[in-house]
Parts: sequence; C-alpha cells; structure tokens
Amino acid sequence: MTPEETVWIVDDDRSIRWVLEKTLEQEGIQCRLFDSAENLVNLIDKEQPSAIISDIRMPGMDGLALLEKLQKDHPYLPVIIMTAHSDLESAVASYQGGAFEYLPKPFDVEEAVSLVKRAMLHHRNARPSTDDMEAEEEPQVDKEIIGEAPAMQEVFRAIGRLANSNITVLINGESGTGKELVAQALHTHSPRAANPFIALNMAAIPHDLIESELFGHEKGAFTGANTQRRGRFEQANGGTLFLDEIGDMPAETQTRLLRVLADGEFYRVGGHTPVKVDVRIIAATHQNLENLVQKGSFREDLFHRLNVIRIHLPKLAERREDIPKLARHFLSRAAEELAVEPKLLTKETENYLTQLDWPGNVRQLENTCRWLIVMASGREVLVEDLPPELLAAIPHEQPFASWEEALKNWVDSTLATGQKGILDQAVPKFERIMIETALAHTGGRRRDASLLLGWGRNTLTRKIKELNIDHAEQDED
Ligand SMILES: Nc1ncnc2c1ncn2[C@@H]1O[C@H](COP(=O)(O)OP(=O)(O)OP(=O)(O)O)[C@@H](O)[C@H]1O
Repeated sequence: MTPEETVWIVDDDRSIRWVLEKTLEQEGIQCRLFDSAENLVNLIDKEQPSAIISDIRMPGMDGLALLEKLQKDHPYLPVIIMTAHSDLESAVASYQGGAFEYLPKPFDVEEAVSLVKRAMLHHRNARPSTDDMEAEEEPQVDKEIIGEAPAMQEVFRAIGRLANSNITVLINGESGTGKELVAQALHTHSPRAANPFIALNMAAIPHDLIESELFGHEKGAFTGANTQRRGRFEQANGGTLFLDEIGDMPAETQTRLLRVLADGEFYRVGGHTPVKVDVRIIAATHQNLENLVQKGSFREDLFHRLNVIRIHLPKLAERREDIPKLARHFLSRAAEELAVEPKLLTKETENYLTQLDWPGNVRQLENTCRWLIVMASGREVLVEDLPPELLAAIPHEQPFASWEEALKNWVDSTLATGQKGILDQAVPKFERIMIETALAHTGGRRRDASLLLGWGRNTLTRKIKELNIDHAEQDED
C-alpha cells in the first residue's frame, strides 16, 4: 500500500466506522471517516481515495444515491456498499448501481479487509479517467502473458533482466500485440510494484485535453475546470506511467514531457507552483519513431530519452505457434467470466486459426474466443462455427497478396508446426507450378515450354518425369 492510498468510510453508525478503521489500520491501510454521504461528497472533487466503503441506509443522502453520484463523476472509484444481511433487494440494487462489491452486515472483519484490498488493487490497475475517454477495456489485473515462440521468449528475458530496475522502456509493436500487458508486467516486477500503474493512450484523447490529462489543472484554468484536478503524473507518483501511442503526442506536449523527465517537476495547467513527482515512464508505439523524428514530427531529444531500452513485440502472424495455446487460454477465461461451460477447438479449427493473418493480433484472437463462447452452439468448435469474417478470410487467397507474401505465409506456418528441411517440400511444388503453367501456355508443347522456362528440352522432360507430372508428349511438328 502506498502512503497516499486511503480508504474512505462513510456510515452514520460510529461503532461501525470505528471497527472498520481499527481493522484496516492494522493492515497498514489508512482510513478517513465520514458520518454522512454529504460530507464525503464535499471533499471528493479535491481529493481521491483508493476505495470507498459506504453504508446503504443513512439519513440524508443514502448509499445508493452516493453510488450513483460517484459512478457519474468518478467511474473508476471502487465502492463497497454495506447492507443488512437479509436485504437481498438492496444488495441487488447496489450491484445494479455499479458497486464494486457489497458487504452484508454484520460482517466478518477478515472478509472486509480482503474486499478492501481487492478494491484497492482494482483501483491501482484501473485506468482512471474523469471523462471515460479510453475506458473501452476492463482493467487488467495480473494477467498471464502467453508466449512460447522464440520472439516472445526474448520479451520474457527482457522483462526478467529489467526486474528490479526503474529504467525507461520503449515498447514497439502493432496494435493488440500486448504492449500494455508487457508494460504492466514490467511494473509488477519492479521496485514500484506496490505503487500505481497508470495507463494513458495518446491516440484516445483529443489533443487539447492531453496536457490537463497528464499534468492536471488548477481550478479555473479553462472553461469547465471547476475544480483542481490531479493529472496522470501525480496519480502515478512513486509508480509507473504507461504512455501508449506516444507517436501521437502533440509537439507542445512532447516539449513539456521532456522537461518533466529532465527536472522531475511540472506545473498543473493554470498553476504556478511546481509539483514534484517520481514516475517511471514506459512508452509504447506501433509507429516507427525514428521515421517520425526524421519527418520532424517527434522530438529527437525526447526520442533518445525514451529509447533507453527497447522491447519489440512480434505480430501474432510471426508467432503462429502460440495461437492454439492463446486460443485455449482465452476460451477458458471467457467461459469462466461468463460462468458457462468451456468449449474446445477441434484440431481442424485450431489449424485453421493458426493459418489466419490476424491483423488485429492477440486482441482480435481474444475477441474471437469471446464471440465463440457466446455464439458457437456445441461443446466442440468446428471450422464452420467461426465468425463469418474469419471464414471469408481464407488464408493465401487474398486478392492483393503477392505470391512472395503467400510463400512467406506458407513458410511461417509450416515452420510453426515444427517441420524441418522444408525446401524439399517447397522446391518440387514450385517447379511443378512453373512447368504446368508454362505447358498450359504453350498448349502442351514441351519445346516451347522449355524456351519459356529457360531450360533445355531434355531438362524439362527429366523434370516432368521426376515430378510425376501428368503430361503426354504432344506432336510438336
Ligand atoms: N501474450 C499474451 N498472452 C495473453 N494475453 C495477451 C497477450 N498479448 C496480448 N494479450 C491480451 O490481448 C489484449 C490486447 O493486449 P494489449 O492491450 O496489451 O495490446 P496493445 O499492444 O497495448 O494494444 P494497443 O496498442 O491497441 O493498445 C489484452 O486483453 C491482453 O490481455
């Protein structure tokens, strides 16, 4: 727990406040007590706790009304609602209102502590945002990274080597390859693990809001800034700030970021007092930052500051051998989340999935598995059960793919199945296609076909025999 992390407790019953406070403080969790929801609301725009425990029935504003307000203004703040044991209706209402959990009274103190810890962890891993702009995903909590392909083993080695370090890291990789997951793993294995991991995606925020999002703002700094707000840098103090799609950061923000990295302090938008922070930066991009530097859209000095250690995440199509394991993992997780029967892929389906191109990388595979859990009817998933867009994307038949690309795909997927000596398979196939097509062009005349191919007539005859090509000699006079 970090010193800044506090849990707020609101209950009109003094003894409940007291018992919760004592129990949580024994666990090193700081508490702040409120005897009414109104008092809590008065403070929440100025300061933020890591979690709130609120009684449901209180004079004045009750727990559900408080929950509704918090859901609107601070959607990432976990709220635990205390209800009377027998009151199923209010338990349901609190879930429907977006409560993180509900705690039936009288409660077991151990249960209360474990709930609060879970809520705090959730809050730390969530992507807090007042305006909910990039809230498209569930927060990630200690997710396993799957990867047996050599390129992923390299990534794991890098995470291992960097454990216990605070060094800046730049992660490169296409969208959906797991950049955020790796950033999180770097954080979890760093000395900062107990402090916040805060993620911010530059591409998801309108440019004119990026500065206040990063650095916070003072009350009245601009229209709509009704209260002072801490930015992501402050939220990440002591921990890690993950800046996704850093290539999309506007020029003036790049300049400010560079200054923070150099000085360790910054000003809130509209502020005059410097704020000191200790934040580790992990940046990520799908773009080639060197190119952006050359084009002049990314500052070279910032690039060098970020590019201390670089980790490259391969596209899913470059590590096809991981596809079956990833698919099994996502299928079982989706089934668990939805509390339904798990599903299995047939060997044929697994092979089919392994051959696809996956332009959306691991995220696309994950979404496909969720879709299958909901939509596929049997316990076994057949090729025909796959979503129509995947069935349409039959590998190697993309109209615009060159044959070299198609060949590359074939090499990739054949190697992924562990085969060796693959030239022995490929060369005869190649020669067969050349010969059959040339013969088709010459109406079957071998002499002309040998000219088209650039072989002597005898060589062509020998090859036709060797390759067992079904071709009768034509009368060539
Ligand atoms: N190797 C992996 N093992 C298990 N899950 C993975 C792996 N890689 C990615 N995922 C999952 O795929 C999804 C996308 O990953 P993530 O958000 O980390 O990608 P990203 O590269 O940061 O994408 P973007 O650049 O679009 O934000 C997440 O749900 C993540 O948990």
